Amino acid sequence: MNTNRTLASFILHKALACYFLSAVFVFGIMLVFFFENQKNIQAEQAKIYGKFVAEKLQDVSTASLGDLVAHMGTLDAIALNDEFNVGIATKSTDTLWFKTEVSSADTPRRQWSTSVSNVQLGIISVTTSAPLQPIYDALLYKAQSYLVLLVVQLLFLWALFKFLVVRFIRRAIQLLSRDLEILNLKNPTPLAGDPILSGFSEYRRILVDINRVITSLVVSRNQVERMNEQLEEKVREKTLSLEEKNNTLVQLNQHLSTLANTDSLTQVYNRTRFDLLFRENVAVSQRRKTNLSLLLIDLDDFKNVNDQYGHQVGDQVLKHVAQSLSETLGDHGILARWGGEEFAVLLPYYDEQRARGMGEILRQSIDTAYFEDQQIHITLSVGVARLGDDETGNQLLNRADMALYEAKESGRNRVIVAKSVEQKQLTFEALSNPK
Ligand SMILES: Nc1nc2c(ncn2[C@@H]2O[C@H](COP(=O)(O)OP(=O)(O)OP(=O)(O)O)[C@@H](O)[C@H]2O)c(=O)[nH]1
Repeated sequence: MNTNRTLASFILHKALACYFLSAVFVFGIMLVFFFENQKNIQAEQAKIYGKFVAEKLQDVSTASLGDLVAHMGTLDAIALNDEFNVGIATKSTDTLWFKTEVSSADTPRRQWSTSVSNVQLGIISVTTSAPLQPIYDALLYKAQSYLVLLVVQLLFLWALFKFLVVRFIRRAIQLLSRDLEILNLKNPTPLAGDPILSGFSEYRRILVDINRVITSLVVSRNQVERMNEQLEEKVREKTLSLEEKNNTLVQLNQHLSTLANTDSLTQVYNRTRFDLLFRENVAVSQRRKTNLSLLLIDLDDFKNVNDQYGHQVGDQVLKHVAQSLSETLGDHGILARWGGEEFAVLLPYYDEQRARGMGEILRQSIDTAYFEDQQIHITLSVGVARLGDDETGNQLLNRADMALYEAKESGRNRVIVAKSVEQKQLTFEALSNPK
């Protein structure tokens, strides 16, 4: 189907074709009537003419055909009127035809004649017939003129139709399509339609249908919006509940992580966490060639506290000592419970000198404090060691432990710095090579 074809031009062509066919049909019928009418008229005239000829021949006394023929020649009226075929016969002769198209011996060619009339007067019989050719000629002329008229009519109708109807239909469709184009799909409102076109039922019906679609569109959109809002509300609720669950999970996770990394009694890092931090710090220090010192702290004669005040009081003392150490240390180092009544402090970027200073500060902070209603006095022994070049974490721990041992051995409540790896080396060499 040709997509450029418009509805208006389609209607125009169909209408003209219908008009053409119906006009041809009506004209055909008219021609038939005309033909029949002409034939009747001619037959009537032929009959009258036959009578006229017969009356003229009535006076002729002779009965021979030859005489009649001779007499016929004298009849001007017959000779002049060549519209009809005239045949004369007596009882004893054949019909003699007075027309060039009909031979004297022939009977009239009925198929080409309208009708044959016979007039019998005495022994003479006059036969007349009218040829159809003039009617056919008139018919042809009529058909040709009518055809020309029809073509002119069609052209005129085409122009008129195009000007009035096609323009009108096109306008109606253009108005509808313009209304639909400017239709706000987000907030569609029913089309008002063209006031003139609204007088036509088809236009009104289309308008009603379109407006029904628009109304259902609005209803559907409202439903979708409502569903969206409900969905969003549900998603919001779900998100909130998920967020709440997530927060709970995060808190639980934090709690678990705290539990996993914190000593339950003293609330400082436990041994597991310290081991990890210790390994990390040793690795960083070795890689960056930076200082790292370790303090091992042991509460002096703690057994006496337990023995004297009971294990529970011992626990409280341990707790308070840890809190006090943590506050004093601040963010200068990492404090952990090493085990039992022992603590470890990791001091990144601290050399022996500064580490000893920090050990001393911590020792004094406990030495000057009294716990459990000012009754219990506690002292600390501290072993200090700095990570030497190419020294492992275990070696550092051993040296710090040895320093702590030395602090205990030499009277407790003191800070002892372990010999550096280099010093130990020198000592070892001196012992191996005595002078
Ligand atoms: N209350 C309590 N006591 C603990 C805890 N862990 C270890 N202890 C006690 O700490 C004491 C350690 O005793 P020792 O190893 O003899 O050392 P000390 O008495 O501190 O003596 P020195 O370390 O030589 O100065 C023991 O009595 C342990 O029961 C604990 O978590 N709570």
